[in-house]
Amino acid sequence: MMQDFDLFVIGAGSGGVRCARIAAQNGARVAIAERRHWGGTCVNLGCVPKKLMVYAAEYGREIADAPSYGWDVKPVAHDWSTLISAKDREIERLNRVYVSMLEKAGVTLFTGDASFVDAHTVEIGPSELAPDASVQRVRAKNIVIATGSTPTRLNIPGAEYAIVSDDAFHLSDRPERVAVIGSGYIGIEFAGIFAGLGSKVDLVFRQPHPLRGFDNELRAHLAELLPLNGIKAHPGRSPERIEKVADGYRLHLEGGDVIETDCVFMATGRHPNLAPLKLDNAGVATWDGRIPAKPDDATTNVPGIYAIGDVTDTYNLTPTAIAEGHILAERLFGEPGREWSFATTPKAVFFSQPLATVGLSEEEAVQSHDVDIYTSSFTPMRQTLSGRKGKTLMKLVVDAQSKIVLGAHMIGPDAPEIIQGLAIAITAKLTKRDFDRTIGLHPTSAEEFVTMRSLTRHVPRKAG
Ligand SMILES: Cc1cc2nc3c(=O)[nH]c(=O)nc-3n(C[C@H](O)[C@H](O)[C@H](O)COP(=O)(O)OP(=O)(O)OC[C@H]3O[C@@H](n4cnc5c(N)ncnc54)[C@H](O)[C@@H]3O)c2cc1C
Ligand SMILES: NC(=O)c1ccc[n+]([C@@H]2O[C@H](COP(=O)([O-])OP(=O)(O)OC[C@H]3O[C@@H](n4cnc5c(N)ncnc54)[C@H](O)[C@@H]3O)[C@@H](O)[C@H]2O)c1
Repeated sequence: MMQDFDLFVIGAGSGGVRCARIAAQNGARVAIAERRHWGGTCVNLGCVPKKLMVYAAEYGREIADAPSYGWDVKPVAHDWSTLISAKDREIERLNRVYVSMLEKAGVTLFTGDASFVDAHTVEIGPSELAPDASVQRVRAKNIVIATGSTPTRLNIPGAEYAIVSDDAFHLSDRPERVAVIGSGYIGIEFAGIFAGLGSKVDLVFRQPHPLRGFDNELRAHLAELLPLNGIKAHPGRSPERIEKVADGYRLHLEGGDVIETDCVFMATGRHPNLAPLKLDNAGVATWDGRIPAKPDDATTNVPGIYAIGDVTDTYNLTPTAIAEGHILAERLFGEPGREWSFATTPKAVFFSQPLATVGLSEEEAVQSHDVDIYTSSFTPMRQTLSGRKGKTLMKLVVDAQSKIVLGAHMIGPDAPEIIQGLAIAITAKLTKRDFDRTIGLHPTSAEEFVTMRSLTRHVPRKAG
């Protein structure tokens, strides 16, 4: 007899695990299938191992600066394999935590590749995590597609020589020279990691400034920090082909320049995992390579089938995937308990210096508001004795009429930690007056956000 569930979740990543757990805790009979790694991208090939590697890079800078504070530091070297094996042990521990969390919640676990037989039947077959698994079929009243996304490789000659972020976590040695293509989140974060650990890094991107979509002033400031971190930027350039040569690779750029390197790293976006799902068998519609479902609704065109997280290609962040899973599980099996503010989702890029942002950029805000801009740029106190270069930039975007703070942006040490706090203020629609009447915490960088009193500029709403 085929097993029958109230909810079947395909994909045990950030969104799927939360959805399964909350549904089970609300009394539903829940199963989940995972084909590759319990905990999904964030835990195995994303946020967590990335952040551990960012820490590794930051230690190098701290050791370099320590003598200015009196430390007698002997010459030090970084051992890549120690870092990778320590990171792998931590990821294995987290894998087990995810499995036990699901089991404790009473969720039935299937290891394998799941696909649709029809709108209420799923088949689970062998996968890389369970190559010898026999094929099983289960039925479910509700099915959630939480299959995440996968790195996109550019279709250029020699693309097969490039690595993507999945590979970067398991390189046997740290390449001495790395050429990163793309200056989105992953390009910037890994350029910082490799440069911080001692590699010579080239960063190739099509725009004049990195991190398209972020506040332009922040992007310009980040562009200034790249060379200070030992990263050679190639703005306004596109890759043409990759050539293998005796001592590495040549990355040919359109227009003629060539970068000699040991490793070409494509950080050129991600696309939803749809291929093996056999969505046609269930009649689930896709659009532009994704399943179009709203974050606070998750419905697809087929009743009883839902999509959450990266597979919808909306926010593509872990906390939003978790929120989407939680909202859906509560809606289907519990009491919809709380409101969620997707519009004020904070974002961070863990470069050194890290940058973080919440709410509207100046360019977004002037589409609908007259805005007042407050900025502050300064050398953080930690860098005074060391003389390390690279200023912190903080920025508030304020609605000139209501004085509501529409956006807060920062690049500098601890920016993600600081902006997470400010995200509450922005979500609560607090005004510049509320910021001004808040007493600072001294001496911190964060206090600048409540002491920016002089208007930097007024920008009228964009006509049309
Ligand atoms: C290098 C990197 C760094 C990142 N850093 C951050 C960060 O610092 N902060 C942040 O918020 N976000 C970060 N992200 C993004 C974050 O990891 C994703 O947004 C998040 O993991 C999405 O969760 P999800 O549940 O939608 O999908 P995933 O976590 O990708 O989970 C989907 C799961 O489904 C499984 N699966 C797919 N198809 C099937 C199938 N047919 N059958 C069974 N299982 C299947 C996959 O194996 C996977 O485990 C990063 C991503 C990357 C790549
Ligand atoms: N700190 C974080 O929260 C974090 C970290 C890493 C990843 N992520 C998530 O993962 C997603 C994927 O990250 P990503 O950096 O791969 O994607 P991205 O969309 O942020 O950046 C992709 C980059 O590739 C470039 N690119 C795309 N097509 C190209 C082409 N044909 N030629 C040259 N360049 C090209 C883009 O211009 C851009 O610079 C992010 O959007 C984000 O949602 C989040």
